[in-house]
Parts: sequence; structure tokens; C-alpha cells
Amino acid sequence: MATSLKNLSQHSDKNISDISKKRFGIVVSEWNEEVTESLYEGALETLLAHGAKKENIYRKNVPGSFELSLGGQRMAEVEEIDAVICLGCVIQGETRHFDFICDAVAHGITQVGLKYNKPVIFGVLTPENQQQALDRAGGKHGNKGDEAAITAVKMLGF
Ligand SMILES: Nc1c(NC[C@H](O)[C@H](O)[C@H](O)CO)[nH]c(=O)[nH]c1=O
Ligand SMILES: CC(=O)[C@@H](O)COP(=O)(O)O
Repeated sequence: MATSLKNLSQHSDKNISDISKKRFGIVVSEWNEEVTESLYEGALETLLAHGAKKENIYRKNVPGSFELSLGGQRMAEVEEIDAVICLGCVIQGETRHFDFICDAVAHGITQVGLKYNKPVIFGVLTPENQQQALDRAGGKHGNKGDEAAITAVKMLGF
């Protein structure tokens, strides 16, 4: 996983299982679309690079990161879906709204994974500003989407 150099795209090859028959749901927040589309591309490429079939990867959008919990649940409740990846980017503003969204979506996604006993991955950036987001969506710190996808793959090998 990410090293002290904080490259989100670096990972070990431990617990990588055959995912050629696995089905993945990817839920993408539309807020900060420039960032979340990069996260999606990273996640998709990582899944394909590790053997997933494109026809087994299903994408749905939600308006914002707060809705990732419900969107993730709608995916997770589909029996044929083996793992869900939730992608979003919540950028700090002037008020405490950031805190409420981040807390809610982290808790919500956790609960969905526990409820359906399948990997539901928290692929949500919570930066202070746009540059920090871009640095983690294919920039100098790698791509959070890569990290989220490899986490799903590894958890399927758990
Ligand atoms: N400010 C950001 C939001 N805000 C919208 C919320 O996620 C939610 O859609 C709204 O509160 C209605 O429920 N969402 C992000 O994903 N990123 C932000 O920076
Ligand atoms: C994280 C957000 O919802 C953000 O857009 C809110 O900005 P603000 O706190 O300045 O209203």
C-alpha cells in the first residue's frame, strides 16, 4: 500500500486472487467531477490490469459523497456483486459541512460492508483544497482510485 512517500498507487502483490469471474460495482460521486473521474479511471484500469472483465464492472453515479452510502448499499444488496468501490472527493469549505459529510460517508460505507458482509471500499478523498485532491487523483501522490480498487481485490482474497 502507500509508502512513507505516500504513493497511493503503490501496493504489494499479497492476497491478490483470481478476479476474472468477480463482479464489481463502482459508485462515483459527481461533485468535483474532474477529480472523481480520475479516481474512476484509476480504479477501472487497476481492476482490468489485475484480471477483471470489463463486462463485470458496473458503474453508477450519485450526486455527492454523502450519497455514496446509499449508492453503495444499492450496489451491495445485489447478490451477484462481489465488491463495491465508492469514489468521491470532499473538499474543505468555510464551514463544518465538510466534517459532517466526511464522518457520515465514512460511517455509512462501513455499515454497508458489515451489513452485506462484502468489501465496500472507502475511496473518498478529503483534501483541504483542489490541489491536494489533484495530487491524489493521478498526481504526485498517485491515485486513490488505484488504492481503492486494489483494496477491493485484496479483500476478495481474504
Ligand atoms: N461539498 C461537497 C459535497 N457536497 C454535497 C454532499 O455530498 C451532498 O450531496 C449534499 O449535502 C446533499 O445531500 N459533496 C462532495 O462529494 N464533495 C464536496 O466537496
Ligand atoms: C464540503 C462542502 O460541502 C463544501 O462545499 C461546503 O462549503 P462551505 O463549508 O464553504 O459551505
